[in-house]
Amino acid sequence: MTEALGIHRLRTFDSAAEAEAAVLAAIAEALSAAISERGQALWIGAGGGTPKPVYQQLATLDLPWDKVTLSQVDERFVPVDDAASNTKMMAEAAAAVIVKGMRFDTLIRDLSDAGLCAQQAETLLCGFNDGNAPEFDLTLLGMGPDKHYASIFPGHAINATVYDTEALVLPVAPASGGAEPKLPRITLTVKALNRSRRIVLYITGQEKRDALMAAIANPNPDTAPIGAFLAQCPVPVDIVWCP
Ligand SMILES: O=C1O[C@H](COP(=O)(O)O)[C@@H](O)[C@H](O)[C@H]1O
Repeated sequence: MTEALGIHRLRTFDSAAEAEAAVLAAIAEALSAAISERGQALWIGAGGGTPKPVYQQLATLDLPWDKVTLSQVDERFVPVDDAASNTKMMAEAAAAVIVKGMRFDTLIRDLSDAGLCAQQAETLLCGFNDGNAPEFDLTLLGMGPDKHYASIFPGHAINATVYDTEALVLPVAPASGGAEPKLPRITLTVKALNRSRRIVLYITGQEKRDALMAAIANPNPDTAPIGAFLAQCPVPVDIVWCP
């Protein structure tokens, strides 16, 4: 079933296997088109648990993986072998296509200072476009039940600047009082995410669907970051959901 949500669409699947197949098909289409048109493909992916099975199934796609580069939507500011690291999850889950030649670049460039790391990650991403802001052939986005996307959390000071900043990557300070995020993080900004030719938002479970619908109905950046992102996003977002 497909529902229109303004310029965006919500596709509902009965099972995770079907939803993952839909996400994989979107990845294959975006990366193939980029390779045909520009000889290479650049995409960025979410961390967390939801997209892991998608990364694990990338090797089922018949693509020239040596022409593909994957980087990240966001990252926890931890060593890349830490259990909380999105890099660790992605590198392990996508190992079969990394072996086939896909380049995987973590946003973690320097662990001494998150601000410096964000600047270095921005330089890395601009390196894919001759030093200019990159264009992503595909962004695979996720969302938390608290309505956060990338590392842009409700109630966080970053919401006051992340929609207007010219920066492409920002450090995210941990929240106080036990709120999320508990760890310092690095996140792509709205300006960076908007520079995607195609965006897939993959979410699962009734709690996240309800949170998404509430966020779309009241897209306040401070209480419902994903709603604020969708409200301003110039790219039609393909939202894939299963129970
Ligand atoms: O912290 C994060 O959470 C979100 C959602 O993760 P999930 O485990 O609920 O799928 C993820 O999109 C983001 O990249 C990650 O850093």
